[in-house]
Amino acid sequence: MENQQQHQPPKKSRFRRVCVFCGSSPGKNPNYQHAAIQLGKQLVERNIDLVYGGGSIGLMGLVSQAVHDGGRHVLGVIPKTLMPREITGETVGEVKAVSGMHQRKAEMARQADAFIALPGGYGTLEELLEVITWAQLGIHDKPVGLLNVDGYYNSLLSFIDKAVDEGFIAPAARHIIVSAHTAQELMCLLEDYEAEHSGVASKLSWEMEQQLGYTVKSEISR
Ligand SMILES: C/C(=C\CNc1ncnc2c1ncn2[C@@H]1O[C@H](COP(=O)(O)O)[C@@H](O)[C@H]1O)CO
Repeated sequence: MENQQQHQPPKKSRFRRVCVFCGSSPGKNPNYQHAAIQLGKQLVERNIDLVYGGGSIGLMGLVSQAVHDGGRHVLGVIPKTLMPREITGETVGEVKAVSGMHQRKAEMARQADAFIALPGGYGTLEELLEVITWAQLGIHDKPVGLLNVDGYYNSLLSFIDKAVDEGFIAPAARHIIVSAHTAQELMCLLEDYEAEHSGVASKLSWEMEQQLGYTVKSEISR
């Protein structure tokens, strides 16, 4: 059975590279670690490369190792300040050094065709909410998936539903987040996802914001 699965042709995907946000810690529930490995294997099975925050710590290390072991390309984007191995550990595959946390998020977003969040803490939430906000504004129309392992994100999803009920999030923008309990189910949903929201900012203004961000940074540092 194992061998039969190994010889199955890879599933075709619309994505070339997916960005994964996830805990720099492994979490207490072993199912979080299992899900990180399963997600890595799903990417491999679909011939998808990975971009992530770099390093080998926590769930970040597990998903990147699984993708690397499966023979797909792994790109870790690391701010120079987090480069020392004692902070983030060894990165498998390619490492891209950037000047800061903002540049890291912009670079990960630029490199990816879709985003997936596994369980994580503040860093993961911040990255997830930013790409959702960018989707809401129409800065990108890349799918955003939430791997809701053992209901880890139930309270976040309830909060978002409340924000819709209370008139702070448009019902159309609620559909930006695609959630599922398993990596396989999530990948299937993301493959079928079509952006429904109507953005207010164009991709052109996003490119300009990117350029402005770098210009402002270099002027500040002078
Ligand atoms: C502060 C801690 C560890 C710092 N090490 C990190 N190394 C690489 N990437 C990181 C690190 N911390 C945050 N990130 C990014 O945010 C996400 C993980 O953050 P979380 O708070 O653990 O959810 C991840 O996607 C990275 O891009 C000690 O924890």
